[in-house]
Amino acid sequence: MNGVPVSLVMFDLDGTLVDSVPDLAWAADRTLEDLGLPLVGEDKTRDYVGNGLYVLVKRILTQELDGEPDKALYDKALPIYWEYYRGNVSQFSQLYDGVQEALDTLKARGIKLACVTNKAEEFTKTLLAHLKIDTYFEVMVGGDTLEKKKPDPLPLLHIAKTVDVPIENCLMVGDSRHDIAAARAAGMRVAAVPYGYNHGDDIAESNPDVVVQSLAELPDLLSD
Ligand SMILES: O=C(O)COP(=O)(O)O
Ligand SMILES: [Mg+2]
Repeated sequence: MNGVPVSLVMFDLDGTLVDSVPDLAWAADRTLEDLGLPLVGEDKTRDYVGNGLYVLVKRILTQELDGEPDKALYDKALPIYWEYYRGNVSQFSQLYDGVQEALDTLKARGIKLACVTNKAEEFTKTLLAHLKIDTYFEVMVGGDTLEKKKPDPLPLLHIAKTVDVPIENCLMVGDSRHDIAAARAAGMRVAAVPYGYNHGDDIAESNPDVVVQSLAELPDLLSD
């Protein structure tokens, strides 16, 4: 990629490493059921993921991307959602094909790996541990770890500084326009996967440096 060697890869989590929507949608439907509201299901939830849990709860309550629910309803729903998801972060969630081999190959090559997600830190830690990939990452930054989350560049800049790798040697890998925007704002190269969650839009429209069909393609791309 562009000739400059990559020594740190930052991976987005939901929709890039892990298909987490079945659990997010399950928690959403249990919450809506408790509140006597219409269920949302996996297809709609898939389009709503990307801006962290607080925004997700607003979207599932209103079933709109820019929806703003009644404050009392939101305040009631948030802790209910939180508890359902806390107990069921990885009952259905799975690594996408190619993820395990990409992580193994990159790690064996001595490339440093990090995880940068808008998912709350508590759930991220549980999910990574349950899927047995937590030990691959030097650093993990969740949606509530710092003052700002993606599309702000802060989490990416924080990781590069913590691992002590210049921005030009970093690569962001994600599934959503928020990953691309964060990488661009950080001055970083970015690879995208087309199979994740991008509010229903084609990720190529956000102009990543490259789109890979599977993360299994990534190691070869970095050795070019
Ligand atoms: O939790 C979200 O909304 C999205 O999480 P991600 O940043 O790992 O895709
Ligand atoms: Mg994602």
